[in-house]
Amino acid sequence: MNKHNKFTGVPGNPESPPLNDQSKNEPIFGKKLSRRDMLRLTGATGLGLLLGGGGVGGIMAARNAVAEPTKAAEGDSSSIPFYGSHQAGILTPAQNFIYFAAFDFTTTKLADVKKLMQAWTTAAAALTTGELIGDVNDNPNLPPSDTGEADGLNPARCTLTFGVGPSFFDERFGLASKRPALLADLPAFAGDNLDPKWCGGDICVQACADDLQVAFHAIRNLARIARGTAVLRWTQEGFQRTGAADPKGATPRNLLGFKDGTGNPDTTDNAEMNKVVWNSSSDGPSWMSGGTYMAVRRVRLRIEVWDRSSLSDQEATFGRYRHTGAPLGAKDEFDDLDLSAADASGKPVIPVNSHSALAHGDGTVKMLRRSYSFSSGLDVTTGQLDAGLLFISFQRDLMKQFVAIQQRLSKTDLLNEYMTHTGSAVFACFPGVRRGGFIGETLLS
Ligand SMILES: C=CC1=C(C)c2cc3[nH]c(cc4nc(cc5[nH]c(cc1n2)c(C)c5CCC(=O)O)C(CCC(=O)O)=C4C)c(C)c3C=C
Ligand SMILES: [Fe+2]
Repeated sequence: MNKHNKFTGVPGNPESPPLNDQSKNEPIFGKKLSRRDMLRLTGATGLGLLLGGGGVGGIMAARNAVAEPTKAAEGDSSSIPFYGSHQAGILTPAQNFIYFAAFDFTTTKLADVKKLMQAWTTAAAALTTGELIGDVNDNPNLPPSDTGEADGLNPARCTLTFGVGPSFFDERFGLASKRPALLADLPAFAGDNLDPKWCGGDICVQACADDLQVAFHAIRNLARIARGTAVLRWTQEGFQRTGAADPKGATPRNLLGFKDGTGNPDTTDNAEMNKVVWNSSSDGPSWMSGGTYMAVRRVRLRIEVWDRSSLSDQEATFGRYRHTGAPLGAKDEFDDLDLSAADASGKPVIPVNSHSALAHGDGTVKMLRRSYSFSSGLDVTTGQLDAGLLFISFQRDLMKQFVAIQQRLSKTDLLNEYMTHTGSAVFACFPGVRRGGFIGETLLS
């Protein structure tokens, strides 16, 4: 698309990199305002603020607030709206790729955090519409504001989803009283083998797109903008089959060869989403109303062991047929799981310790899963692939939903023989961003 978002801002953080032109207080910035620029500024912030407020401060405030994608970009079918009452990337049909990133703040000033969120908002609005970020991309004397690898690419349905972890509410920012009771580190589960290098984080960005380069570009540029305020703590990229390989968009298969996502609740059913995913004001702090809690588990799969087990053992492990994805004893992928069905000898058709049976339970506790496979090279200590599932789920209540199900699974799931949880994190994903507002506004202002 190769459009410049002239007013994308970066934090007014003195330690920020050169793309952070704002810190130099250059006129907007080194350029004369065009009539269109002027209209965009006044449209979003009011001419009074811009002219009456005067000075660079006023313009900078306006600059951060004008994260308006162009109309052309908004109409692009490969662009998912960034603004809305809920964040994108949660109910959005899963894109082909994920680049997940957890960051830690290096600042202890809440004002810096707020500035970063404002700058990330401006950048995210550009990144999800396929625009170059920043307005300094063609000055030969400066490093370009945008790193450039997505120049000319369409937005590829890029979504950026932001959430804060329990550690964000420690003593650093004076926000302890705002920590939702529902946001706490997960308890230890049987069989956990967590490595701190894939755990936790003050804030996460889930970048999903139909092109990995677009998702990578987003995280790279957000990390660059954050310099001096926050640093990357861990990342994980992941994939599903692409739309090109599967134009009909069937349920994707995980690395064990099984359809994964069949039992998800219907994301087009608003009542169901309000029940399963979205927080309401009665759930906790009002700043989380319209938000949701994310559980992330990096699960290594022992694919070499799996590949040596028989098809019937594999199907018993999941309680579903590999080819069709149907529950054992049923025909179609979306047939109900009948956990009471028994064979002639009285044995349950779907083993009680199968993954589906345990995860389903009595069917009253649900979650929205949005997981991706990963393959991260070789484990040199064993010569086996470090591959698995970046499990991601969204739910209204981590304890009642994720923890309740994972506690059941961790004890007796037949799948445990083939997997190890190696990373873990939870995040409170903010409600959606309003036009003219910023990510996390309900918490930070
Ligand atoms: C705590 C929650 C869950 C973890 C962790 C988890 C890991 C995990 N799952 C698969 C593969 C499949 N899971 C399936 C169903 C399923 N899994 C969970 C929860 C967790 N899974 C739920 C709630 C459900 C749905 C149950 C239901 O009500 O039907 C399936 C079957 C097909 C489907 O419904 O998606 C597969 C396959 C892996 C490989 C994995 C860890 C690596
Ligand atoms: Fe599962």
